[in-house]
Amino acid sequence: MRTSIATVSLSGTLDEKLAAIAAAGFDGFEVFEPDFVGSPLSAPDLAARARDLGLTVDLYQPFRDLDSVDPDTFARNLVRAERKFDVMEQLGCDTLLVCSSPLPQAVRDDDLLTEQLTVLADAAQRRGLRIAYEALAWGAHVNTYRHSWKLVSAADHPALGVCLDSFHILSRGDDPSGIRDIPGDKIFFLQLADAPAMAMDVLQWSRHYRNFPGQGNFDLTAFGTHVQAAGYRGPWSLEIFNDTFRGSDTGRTAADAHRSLLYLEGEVARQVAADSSPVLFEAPAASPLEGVVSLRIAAGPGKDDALRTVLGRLGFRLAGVHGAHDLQLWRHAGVTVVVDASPGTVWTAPGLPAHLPVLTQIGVRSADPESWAARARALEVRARDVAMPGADGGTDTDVVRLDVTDATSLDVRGPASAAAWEAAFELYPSGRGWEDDVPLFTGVDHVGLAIPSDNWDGVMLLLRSVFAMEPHEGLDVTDAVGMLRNRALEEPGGGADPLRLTLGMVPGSVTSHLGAARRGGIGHVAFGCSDIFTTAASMRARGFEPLPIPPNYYDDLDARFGLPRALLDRMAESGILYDTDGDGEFFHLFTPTVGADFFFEVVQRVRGYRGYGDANAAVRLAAQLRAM
Ligand SMILES: O=C(O)c1ccc(O)c(O)c1
Ligand SMILES: [Mg+2]
Repeated sequence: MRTSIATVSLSGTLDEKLAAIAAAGFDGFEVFEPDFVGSPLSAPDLAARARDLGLTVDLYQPFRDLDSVDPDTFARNLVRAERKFDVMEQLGCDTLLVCSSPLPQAVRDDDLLTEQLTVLADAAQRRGLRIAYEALAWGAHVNTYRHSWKLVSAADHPALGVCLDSFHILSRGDDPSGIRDIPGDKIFFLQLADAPAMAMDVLQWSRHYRNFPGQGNFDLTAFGTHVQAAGYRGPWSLEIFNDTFRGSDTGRTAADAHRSLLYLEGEVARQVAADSSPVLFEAPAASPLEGVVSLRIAAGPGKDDALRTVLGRLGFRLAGVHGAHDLQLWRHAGVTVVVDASPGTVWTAPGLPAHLPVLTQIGVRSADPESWAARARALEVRARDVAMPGADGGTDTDVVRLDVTDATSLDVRGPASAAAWEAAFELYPSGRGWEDDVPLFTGVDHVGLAIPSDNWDGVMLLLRSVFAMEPHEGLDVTDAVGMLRNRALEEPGGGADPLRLTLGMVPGSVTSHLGAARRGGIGHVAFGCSDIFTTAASMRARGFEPLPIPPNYYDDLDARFGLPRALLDRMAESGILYDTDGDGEFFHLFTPTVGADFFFEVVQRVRGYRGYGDANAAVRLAAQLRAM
C-alpha cells in the first residue's frame, strides 16, 4: 500500500513539512494549495525538492466552487482551472481534487452539474490530467459519496473519478458499504481521517478536530475494508485538519501519522481475504500480557517519606534497598513497587522534580518480551532492551521498554526479570514473618496516567496500535477545578486480569504540568480487592486515615440507589464511594494525594462492573483538594 499525507496535516513551513513527511516514511503527499501559495518555492523547485526526498506529488487540492448556475462564472472557473493545470504540470502531479460547492449559486440540477464536470474533465484530459470529485459533508447540493458517484458515473469520462474522504462520509453517519459498488478504478483518490465523537457543526468538526486513524471514534477498519474490496489500489492518504497538530512538533506528528496508516492497514488486513489484498501490511503478534507486576515511582528526596508512609498503610513492606542508588524495593500481594528517591530521579524522569511523585514505569509480565519489541518496531515505535540498574553493573535484558509519555514507560518484563530484582537489591533477610501477610489486594486493577494535551492523540494511537487496547466510553467530568477529559483503555481478551489504563488530559506539556492536580490531571494506581471493607479495616489498623467524604455524598447515594443506611455508614467510615452500571457494582476508596499529583485507589468490582467510578471523580477531587 502506498502512503500519502496532505501538507495541511502538519505544522511548519512547506519545507519542514516535506522533510518530516519523507523522514516518517511516506511515499508521497498532497499539496494543500494554501501551503504552496504561501511558500517561496516555485512549482519546479517544489517538484525538485520532492524528487530529492523520494516523494511523489499525489494530489493538488482543493479546487473549490467549480460549478455555477451563472455561465460567466463557470467560464471564469474554467480559466482558473487551466492555471492550476499549469502548476500541476510543473509539479509532476496528475490529479486535481475538486470539492462540491457549498455556495448558494451551486448548480442543483444534476444534468447541468454532470455537464460542467464533463467540460472540466475534457480540459484535464487534454493536458493528461485527471479530476477527483469529492462530496464535502456541507456541500450545498452534493454532500454524499453516493451523489458524487452518481454524477461521475453519469459523466462516464475517463478523466473523471471520485475522491472518497472518510470524514465526509462517516461524520454524516452514512453507510460506507456502498463504496463496494464503485469500480476501484473510478476511485481516483482516498483521503482518510478519524475524529472524536462530537455533537457540533460538521464544518467546524472537520476543520478543527480531525485526527489520525486509531485516535478517534470512526470505524475506519470497516471503511478501509470496503475501499479495498472495491479494488482501489491508489495511495491511502491522510488529510487531517487539527488545531493541536498544527501547533505541535512536525516530526512527531508525521511519525504518528505514518504509524496510524500501518495500524489501519493491519486492521484491514485482518478483515479481508488474503487473495484480494496481497500487499497489506500486518505487524507481528506478540505474546499475551499477564498483568501489572511492578511499578516504579520517582519520589525524589523530598517526597519519599510521604510515599513510604502511604505504601506502608497499603500493606507494602520494604523488602530491600539498592546497593548503589537510592532505590527502595517495596512488596505486597505479588506487586513490586520501586521507590526512586535518588536526586534528580536519575533513572527515569530527569528534569521532572516539580510535581513528584511521578509514576515512571509500569511493569507488565509477558512470556516473551522480545515479541513486543518486534511488534513495536514494525509499527515504528521505539522499543528498548533494558538492562536493569544492577548492583555490579549486572544486566538483565529480559525487559523491553516502550515510552508512553516523556515521563512514563510500559516495561514488558519476561520470566527472568523477577530474579534481576533479587540480584540488584540487597534484600532484607526473610523470616521476619511478613511474608505470611494476608494479601490486601488481588493485584493492580488499573493505572491512571496524566497525559499532556499535546500528547493525547499520540498516546491513544500507541496504546491502540502496539497494545491493541480498546478505548471505552470517555467521560468529561466536571469537577472542582474545571473540566477533566477522561478515557479508559482496556486490553481485549485480557482474561481476568486485563491491562487497564485510564488517561486524564492535562493542559500543555509534561514538563509544564506543575500542580496538575489543581487542573484535574492526576496519576494514580488502583489496586483490586475482593472485600473492600476488610481491606479498609486492615489499612486503618496500619494508620490509614480515610479521605473525608461529606455526608451529602452518602445522602445522595441513598436518594439515587436506596442503599441500606448501615451499608452507607460503613462506607462513610472508610471513605468508600459507590457506583453501579446496572447489574454490576463498584466500591472504591482513595488515599489523599502524595505530593501534588499522585494517589492510590482501592477498588472492588462486583458482578463484572466494567467502569471506573468516573461519576465520583468530582467528589474525590474535592476531598483531595481539601486534604492537601
Ligand atoms: O474543509 C475543506 O474545505 C476541505 C477541503 C478539501 C478537502 O479534501 C476536504 O476534505 C475539506
Ligand atoms: Mg477531503
